[in-house]
Amino acid sequence: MAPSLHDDPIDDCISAVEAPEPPQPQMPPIKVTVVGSGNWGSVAAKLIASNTLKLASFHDEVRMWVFEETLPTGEKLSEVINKANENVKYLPGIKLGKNVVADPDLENAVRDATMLVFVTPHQFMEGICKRLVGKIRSDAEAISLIKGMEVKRDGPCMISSIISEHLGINCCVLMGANIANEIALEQFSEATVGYRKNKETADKWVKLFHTSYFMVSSVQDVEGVELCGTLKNVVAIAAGFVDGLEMGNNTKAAIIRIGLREMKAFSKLLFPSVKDSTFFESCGIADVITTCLGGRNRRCAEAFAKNGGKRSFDELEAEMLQGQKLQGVSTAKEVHEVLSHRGWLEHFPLFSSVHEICCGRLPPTAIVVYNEHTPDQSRGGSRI
Ligand SMILES: NC(=O)c1ccc[n+]([C@@H]2O[C@H](COP(=O)([O-])OP(=O)(O)OC[C@H]3O[C@@H](n4cnc5c(N)ncnc54)[C@H](O)[C@@H]3O)[C@@H](O)[C@H]2O)c1
Ligand SMILES: O=P(O)(O)OC[C@H](O)CO
Repeated sequence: MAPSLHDDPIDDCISAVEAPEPPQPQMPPIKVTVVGSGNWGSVAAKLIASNTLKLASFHDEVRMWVFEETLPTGEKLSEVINKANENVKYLPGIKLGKNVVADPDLENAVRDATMLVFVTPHQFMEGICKRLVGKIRSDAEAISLIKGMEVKRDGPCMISSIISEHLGINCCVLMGANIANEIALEQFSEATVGYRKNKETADKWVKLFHTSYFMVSSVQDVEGVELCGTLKNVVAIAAGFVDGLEMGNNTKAAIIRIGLREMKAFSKLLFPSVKDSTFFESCGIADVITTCLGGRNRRCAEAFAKNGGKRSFDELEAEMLQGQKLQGVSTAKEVHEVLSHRGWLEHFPLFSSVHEICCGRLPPTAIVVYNEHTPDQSRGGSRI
């Protein structure tokens, strides 16, 4: 049993219970499908599959939809996953559990599921949702593990809302300090489920994900949790620039602090219901820290700054991530669109300069601007 690191008595989180559940003979076992099979998608399937074997209320088998591709060997990725019980491209060296079944047919993968776990890079979700209209069970529930958002003509749209609106189902979110490769090795970490109204549904998701090394709690704040997961990727890009420029730990800590402050301000401006306490959950401060230390966004941004911005993020992503996808660069663009449309740019200098640097309008050094006379410095102005 992992130590309880979650000891705040006044917030509305719950700690998941690991005790075996009582038998529930009347109900047919719940079928779970994971929509996505990248780096985190594969780890999510592994976590879930270890629990469905133990919990009587769930069907053992976990379907995992695979965006099919042909490997250099000429074999289909989904076939190799089913043969080797391993996602050789996106999570090599890790057994997923024999009850994980890779399925390249999206419709078939979701047909019988009443719990749908969405975990693809965010730019693909709207297309996937459109394909799923009318193809899922009407009593299905969803959860999004996707860190990102879309910007529409009417304003920003969170991925959980895209899922809910297209499919007409409730959608919770799960975010946290969760570098997939570390969880794949069963190193202890925490995560936060965000739910809207129904705590019973949140409890079901907690039960599905929680293991001795993956400690899940829940908060009634979907937007807060999802915006934390989304916006921290922009802060990670800033931290990568600082690393690429070899500016040191104090500067990186300043970026983390300023970034967290802009995350909170942006979230509350968009959704006044967002709770301060959410920023102290795993989805908040903990995710900002881990992503600024060890994430893919940080790594690619470091390389970008080291090259003086001369190699594009697309080029670096393709070379360094081998098919995995960055979310921070497009999120910075989406956030910038919201800020400029609403006239908020000057209040979010870190977010806006990340975008300007990513698209080459500013040099990487612009991530810190020294200004002795910044009037609101004592209140935490975002320029250093
Ligand atoms: N990897 C992590 O450590 C991690 C941790 C927590 C959250 N997340 C978040 O989870 C989400 C998914 O990340 P990931 O790491 O599983 O993916 P990934 O970065 O490994 O992306 C690769 C996946 O995208 C798929 N893909 C490529 N083109 C596609 C298309 N046209 N349509 C549909 N799918 C396509 C690939 O088949 C592969 O499954 C992201 O929002 C990410 O921010 C990732
Ligand atoms: O590798 P990144 O930068 O996509 O971040 C991974 C996770 O979101 C960290 O929680």
